[in-house]
Amino acid sequence: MKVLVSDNLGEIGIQMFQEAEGIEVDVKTGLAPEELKSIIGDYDALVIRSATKVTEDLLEKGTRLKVVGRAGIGLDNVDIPAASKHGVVVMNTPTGNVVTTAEHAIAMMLSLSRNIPRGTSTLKDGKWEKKKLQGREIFNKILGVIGFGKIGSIVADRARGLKMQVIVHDPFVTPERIEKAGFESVSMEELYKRADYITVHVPKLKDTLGFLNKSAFNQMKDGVMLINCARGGIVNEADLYEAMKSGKVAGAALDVFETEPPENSPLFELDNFICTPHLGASTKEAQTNVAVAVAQQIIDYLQTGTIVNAVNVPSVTGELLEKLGPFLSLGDRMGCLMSQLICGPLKQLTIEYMGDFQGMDLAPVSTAIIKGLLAPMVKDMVNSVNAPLMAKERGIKISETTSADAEDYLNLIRVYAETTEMNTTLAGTVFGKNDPRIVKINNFRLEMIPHGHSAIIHNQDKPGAIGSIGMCLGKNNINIGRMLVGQEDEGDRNIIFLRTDTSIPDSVVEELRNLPLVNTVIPLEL
Ligand SMILES: NC(=O)c1ccc[n+]([C@@H]2O[C@H](COP(=O)([O-])OP(=O)(O)OC[C@H]3O[C@@H](n4cnc5c(N)ncnc54)[C@H](O)[C@@H]3O)[C@@H](O)[C@H]2O)c1
Ligand SMILES: O=C(O)CC[C@@H](O)C(=O)O
Repeated sequence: MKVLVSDNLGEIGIQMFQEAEGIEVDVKTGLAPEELKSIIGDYDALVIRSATKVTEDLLEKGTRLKVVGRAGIGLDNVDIPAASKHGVVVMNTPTGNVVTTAEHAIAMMLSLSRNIPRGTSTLKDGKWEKKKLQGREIFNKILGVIGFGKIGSIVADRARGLKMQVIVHDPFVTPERIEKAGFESVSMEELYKRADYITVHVPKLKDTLGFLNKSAFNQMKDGVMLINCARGGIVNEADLYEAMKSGKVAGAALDVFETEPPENSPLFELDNFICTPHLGASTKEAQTNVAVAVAQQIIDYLQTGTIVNAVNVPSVTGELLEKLGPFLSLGDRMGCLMSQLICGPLKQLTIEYMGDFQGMDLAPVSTAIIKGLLAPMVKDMVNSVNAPLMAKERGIKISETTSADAEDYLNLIRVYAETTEMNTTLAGTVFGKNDPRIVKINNFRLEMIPHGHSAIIHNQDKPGAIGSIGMCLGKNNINIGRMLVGQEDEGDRNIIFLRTDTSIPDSVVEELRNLPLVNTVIPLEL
């Protein structure tokens, strides 16, 4: 088996590969994409950090490739759907660098407050700018932490040690959990209004891309200081520049950029802007942790087939996978659908296995449901190993029951989710050997193939409602592949399930929502 290490990996990881039986390792860093493409066909495994781009093109050339291992967390540089399509397992090492990155955010905050980078550079230039470089204390100041995951929660804890007042915003973590950890849970608006410092620790998602922008800065306290050690693009750099020029933002520290490396950023002109070249995870300790973890995971996979910390396949052995495969896929899709139907932080998830599951270990199916549920919130951070732990960390209570009665089906999985705002139930089954279906959403019976584009619409049960929905989609060139209409048990509302050939763009969703007889539209991507 041949392993290619294409980015800088801690020496200990290379040694582990060299010592592993039946494994050869090559280290070739800094290759141009074309060079990498020309050699990838010789390798069974690829080890990367953030520099190598694992694109569909590269995966196509990697005809022997079985696994890509990321020494670190973020997988923005890996085309995961393409890897799944090519049967390549993608693994990361989700915990090895979290302390180091949290410490970097704290270091950035202190450096900003005390002008340490400018003090260093001016002094080295022969200037003694003591008066100009007066700083500010962080003692008793309010730190707003956006994202209370692995890194955000460590930052909050360290800031508490520095006697700051910490307020936290994370819509996917229950306020009880944040309060139990000793912090105040606040809305985004309140965090903007109250924080003297804001540090962001969320993944880069559709919803978080550019979310610290002009409108966010306008809501912040005058003289706020910002820190981004998460991902480039979460802070809109052009808007940040304007906010710093106007004095609204008194200082900013970025470790990550919209484009890396950034070219001629106007932010570089500003004295109160400090930065590091994506150094969040760059300590000896963190690089040792992630190098050991990724090397061990890849060696285990190549030697025994064991899958750990994979983001695109469940961690189960071959024999079990054969039996449970269709249920794993159904569970993952049910979780993903549930995450799109609920709103508000999730408190309780109840999974009921009904009917013909006798003698099966269903834990991997529950994990697949939880992974499917968390993935839209935390992206590639969740995998089939860490999903239950992640749910626990978010204060989500999980319970499982089994019973013999599966209503009219041979087997039925029912998932019941309770958030702070609503309760939602889904039921799914596997027809034949490998044909997963969602058969119930709340009281609405349907038969939905859990893949592709669809939408759920609540509308008033009046003439013209369905016609207007069809017209709107037709006008926007969206073909309806399937439509099911049901009446709610009580009231005068219909529920419509639509399957479409293409996804429904946001503008068309808005158009549908504005139709006179339409109450709600939930677009779904599975
Ligand atoms: N600078 C670096 O070198 C470096 C190193 C490691 C990780 N990172 C990045 O740090 C970030 C956080 O990593 P982590 O391990 O703590 O992830 P995590 O998954 O443990 O936590 C992310 C948190 O963000 C929350 N979240 C999602 N959307 C949100 C929103 N709209 N508003 C508020 N909260 C939201 C999630 O609920 C979750 O609790 C990631 O972007 C990761 O890629 C950067
Ligand atoms: O490899 C790095 O240095 C960056 C790591 C970090 O961004 C991550 O996502 O783990």
